[in-house]
Order: sequence, then C-alpha cells, then structure tokens
Amino acid sequence: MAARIKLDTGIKAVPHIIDENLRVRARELGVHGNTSYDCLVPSRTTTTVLTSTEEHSTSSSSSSSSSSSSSSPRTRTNNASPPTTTTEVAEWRKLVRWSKIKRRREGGGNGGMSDALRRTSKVVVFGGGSFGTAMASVLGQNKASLQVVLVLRDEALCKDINEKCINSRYLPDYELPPNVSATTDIEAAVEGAQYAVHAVPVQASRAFFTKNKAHIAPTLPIICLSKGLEVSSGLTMADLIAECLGEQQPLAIMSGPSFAVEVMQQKPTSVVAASTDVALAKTCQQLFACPYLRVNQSNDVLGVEIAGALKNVLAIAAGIVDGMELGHNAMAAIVQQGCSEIRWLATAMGAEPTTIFGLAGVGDIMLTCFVNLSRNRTVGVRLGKGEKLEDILASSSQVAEGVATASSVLALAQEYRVSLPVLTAVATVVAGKISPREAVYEIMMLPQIAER
Ligand SMILES: NC(=O)C1=CN([C@@H]2O[C@H](COP(=O)(O)OP(=O)(O)OC[C@H]3O[C@@H](n4cnc5c(N)ncnc54)[C@H](O)[C@@H]3O)[C@@H](O)[C@H]2O)C=CC1
Ligand SMILES: O=C(CO)COP(=O)(O)O
Repeated sequence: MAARIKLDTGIKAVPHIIDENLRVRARELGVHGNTSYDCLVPSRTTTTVLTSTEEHSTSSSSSSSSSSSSSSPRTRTNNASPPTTTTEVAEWRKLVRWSKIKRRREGGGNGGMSDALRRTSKVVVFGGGSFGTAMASVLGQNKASLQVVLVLRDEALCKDINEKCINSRYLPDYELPPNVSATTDIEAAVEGAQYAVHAVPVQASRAFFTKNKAHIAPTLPIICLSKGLEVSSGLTMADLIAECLGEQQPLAIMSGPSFAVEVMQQKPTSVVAASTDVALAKTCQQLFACPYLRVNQSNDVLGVEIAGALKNVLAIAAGIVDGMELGHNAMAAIVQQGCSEIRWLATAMGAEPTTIFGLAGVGDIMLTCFVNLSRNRTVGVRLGKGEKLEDILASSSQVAEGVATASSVLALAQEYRVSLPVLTAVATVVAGKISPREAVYEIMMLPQIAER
C-alpha cells in the first residue's frame, strides 16, 4: 500500500531517505505489510491511499485512455467519504513518529547535536551587519563551546560586541550568545576556523576577498549569505568567489526568506543551503538547523543565487506599487509577473524551475515583496511616493542589494534573450530614466499576451 506524497514540509523525498534502519523501526512501530514506508507520511488527501497495483493500473489506464474519468484518482477522491478525526490523528502520529526516529538517527536540528556541529570548534563570519550577526548568533546558540568570530571593520563596534554582547549598530535590541566575539583582525579570526560564513554585501565582496585572499586557505569552505549580482561583472556570488579565491574553494550558498531580526527573535524560519558538494550542503543543515531554523538542501546553486538576487529587484517593484497606492490587484499582478520573469531568466541560464518555486524563489519573494521589514521593498515604497533614490539611500545605513543588482539584470536579459518587462522597469526607474508612474503606465499598456 502506498500513500501519495503531497505534504510540502521540505521532506518530499521521504521514501528515498528512509533507510533500512527506519524500515526495521517502522515494523516495530506496527506499520504492516509494506515494501515501501511511504505510508509513514500522510497524504494531504488522507483518503487517497492506493495499493501499488491500483496505482499502476490507474496511471496506465489514464495514459492509454483519456475517457475513463471514473477511474482517475481525482474522481475516486471526490467519491470517498471524508476523513474521520481518528484517521487524521493516526496519520499525524505517523508523521511525528517518523520525524522522531529520523532526528534520533541523525542528531541536531531539533534536539541532539549533529556530527558536523560536534566536530566543529570555530567558525568565522565575514561581515557583522544584521544578517551576519543573526546567523552567528544561531551558530553560537547551537553549541556553547563553539567559537564564533565576526570580522568587522570598526574597532568600536568590536569592543561593544565583546564587552556587552550586543551589536549596537545593527541589532541593538538583542543579546548575542557569549561565544560570539568580534575582531578587525582577519588573520587571527580565520586561524583554526573550519568554516567561513560570508555576509559582506555583494558590491563590497570582490574588494573584501581580494584584500584578504592571503588569509583564506583554499580548503576553507565558504558559506555565502549575500544575495545579489556584482554590477561591474554581472557575476553571481558563486562565480565571484571562484574568480577571487579560485575554483577549488568549497562553497555553499544559503538563501531563503529570513529577516535577520526574526532570526534573532527565534521565530520559525526556513532557508535552503545549495552546493554542488552535497556533503557541504548537508553540513550547513547540521551547523545551522535548530528548533526555529529549518535548512533545506539543494544542488541548484545557480537557481538559488539568481532567485535570491532577483527577488530583491522585484521587491522594489512591489514597494513602488504600494507607495503609489495602486491596490492589491496591482500588487498580485506585478509580483506574479515578476515570478514568471525570474523563472524565465533563471531557467534560460540553466537553473531548475523547482528552485524558483522553492524557499530561495517564491518563499523569499513573498517575504520581501509583502513585508515592510524589507529594505528593498522600502526603497520601492519611497520611490513610489516620489522620493529621490539618492535621498533614500543616503538615509539608510543598511544595504538594499536590489538597487545595484537591477542594472545587472538587464545585461543578463540581453545575453539570454529573455524579455523581462517588470525587472527592466525597475532598472530604468532606479537609473532615474523614467518615473514610477511612467513605468506603471507602460507596463499596463504592453500588448495582451498568452500566459506562459
Ligand atoms: N538583513 C537580512 O535580513 C538579510 C540579509 N541578507 C543578505 O546578507 C548580506 C548582508 O546583509 P546585511 O547583513 O543585512 O547588511 P548590513 O547592511 O546590515 O551590513 C553589512 C555588513 O557588511 C560590512 N561591509 C560593508 N562594506 C564592506 C566592505 N567593503 N568590507 C568589509 N565589510 C563591509 C558592513 O560594515 C556590515 O558589517 C546582503 O547581501 C543581504 O542581501 C540575506 C538574508 C537576510
Ligand atoms: O533577504 C532578505 C530576507 O530574506 C532581506 O531582504 P531585504 O534586504 O530587502 O531587507
């Protein structure tokens, strides 16, 4: 008997990751008669439980005959009686039991300490702005004996962090764990570090790596949090890091909907760690995951990076719509169009469409486009209200990566021959060539098209 897996909890690959130990354990738990333990995962429609034979015959009949609608899973679900409370509770318990077994086996994340965390004694964090500080704080909390060292440029801020356990410039309301410290001495900071977390803004990253290359061992894995494209080259952070430090540098990109302040408040958050090195992506999961932070894993580095960079540009568009008080219909239309444009460009570049629907894509797009905590959205709101970009940027001490990234998007659109009306409009507004009002008018006047 095999339940269809529909639940979107980030554990979609459940049948593949349940190994023999879990099969044995599942038998102990009284899950009978299965060669597959898919049944440990509840289906969204709890009534659609097909046997392997039924499932096979259903799929073959639907491929051979389109007229036999009575045998389609949809019809059968509709005809089935509604689930009883008992069924739901039983299904829920199966999920919880599966989760407990899995956690006990792997450790970390939601309880015990993971292997990666156990064998790590020091992590260095490049950049102590809001996000570098927030993620350093997660690491510090995950293991009390872990040394977490922030590399900053400002001695006074280092003193503050070391003496008061507070980053008074970026996150003044939150206390940092005592094992998080700060220094301006990168050489001392990287000494003995097993991982480096990079949270310097994209446009400052080349200068940072070029200046400090001599101190960064070619084997030191870099876990990059920065989201954007370098203006001068159009490069993603993965390409920029490879260019600055060499192709051999181990690298993972972490991205997804994660406001620094909510991470500090320990509010439930999910991100994705992408690397071509599966072991490194898993290490990111093990280092950062905790009861309030889920870390999915991916090997689509390009997709995660393009989605993370472009969502900041789209957030400026969403902000403009709000600043101009164009209404909810306009907001939904512009954000949907932006999602399509990001998918068109990313897939033309070789990214997986599923990544665009994942945490780094639609997940972060929803957060950044709809929530006022976003600095990129705030830039858009103020542009939409008629403020000048120079004044907006001058009044903020924090980075809004979408402003710089916008111009790189146009070069990519030309290179990959993809038309991106909304993202192009943002780039042109940011460049001061048209007003937000003109941009909106022209977007509305574009020819009517088929959806794709
Ligand atoms: N703040 C957030 O909620 C999130 C931010 N991010 C990304 O993380 C990256 C960093 O963002 P934040 O920490 O928010 O930025 P921030 O503006 O709060 O801080 C930037 C940090 O980088 C340092 N920095 C700036 N220029 C530098 C240079 N030339 N050399 C060395 N250090 C330099 C600053 O001193 C500061 O410590 C960005 O790419 C952002 O998109 C990603 C997820 C969430
Ligand atoms: O990337 C972010 C949240 O995931 C932060 O977005 P902003 O840089 O727009 O604040």
